[in-house]
Amino acid sequence: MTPAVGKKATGLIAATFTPLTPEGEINLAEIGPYVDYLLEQQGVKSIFVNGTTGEGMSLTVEERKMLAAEWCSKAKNKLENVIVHVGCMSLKDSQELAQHAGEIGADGIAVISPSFFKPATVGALKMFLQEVAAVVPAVPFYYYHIPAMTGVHLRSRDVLEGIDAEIPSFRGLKFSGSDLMDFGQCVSYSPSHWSLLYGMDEQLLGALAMGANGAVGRLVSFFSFLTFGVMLSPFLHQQLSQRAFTKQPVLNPKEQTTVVLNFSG
Ligand SMILES: CC(=O)N[C@@H]([C@@H](O)[C@H](O)[C@H](O)CO)[C@@H](O)CC(=O)C(=O)O
Repeated sequence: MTPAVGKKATGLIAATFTPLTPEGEINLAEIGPYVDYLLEQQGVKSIFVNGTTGEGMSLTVEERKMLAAEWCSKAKNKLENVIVHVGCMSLKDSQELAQHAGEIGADGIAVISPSFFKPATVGALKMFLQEVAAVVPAVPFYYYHIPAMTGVHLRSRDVLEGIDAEIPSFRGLKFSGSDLMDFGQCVSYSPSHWSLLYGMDEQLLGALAMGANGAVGRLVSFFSFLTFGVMLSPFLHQQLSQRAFTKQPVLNPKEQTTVVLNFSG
């Protein structure tokens, strides 16, 4: 069973922090108020948990499960999308977290590339992603590209090539890289039911112009209405000239680019 097409993650998505007690333990009591704060004071309806901002990679598998369960429970009937990051160095840990995310009703899972033993090829990376996704085929799956943290600089456009056949639950990309040419080529390649989410707040405007469907970021928790909302609104509500957007893809075929042709600048 593959996930239903339709519940597309768009707009503002807060990459949540992980509340801790002064002793360094997970502080689950803060999560309910955090959800209400995002909804009521920031107008945020979707969250991305246990990612970079949430320091998921520094938490134990058990801590990540506790957090994911609490976020899902407190967000139920309030938020539209809870995407749980389940990437780990260990495939088995990622699969365990993916399984758990499915059990607690997460709206999606996201996975980064392993980063100590790095995949040398797109094929190797996709094999890892595929094995995690296969555990929960009914849960929407997102690839999380964050090369500055993983050190894995494989182009996302290459990762997307044919991925819907390999991962039928594939529903999009969380792109936290600075290469807007790669991002634009991903947008051009993607079917309309995928979400192209951009994660570097510093160049969000560029990504929106390239066709991003939403912003996932740490700063979404603080600046939603007055900053992110104002930026996203004209793009997502089609208040800009749509004609311009039909033209950039014409210039995007990856076979034509200087990167592929090996021109140096
Ligand atoms: C490395 C990092 O933390 N990047 C942030 C950005 O929102 C980042 O904080 C922002 O661009 C300011 O530098 C997000 O991409 C992270 C994110 O979405 C996550 O927590 O998974």
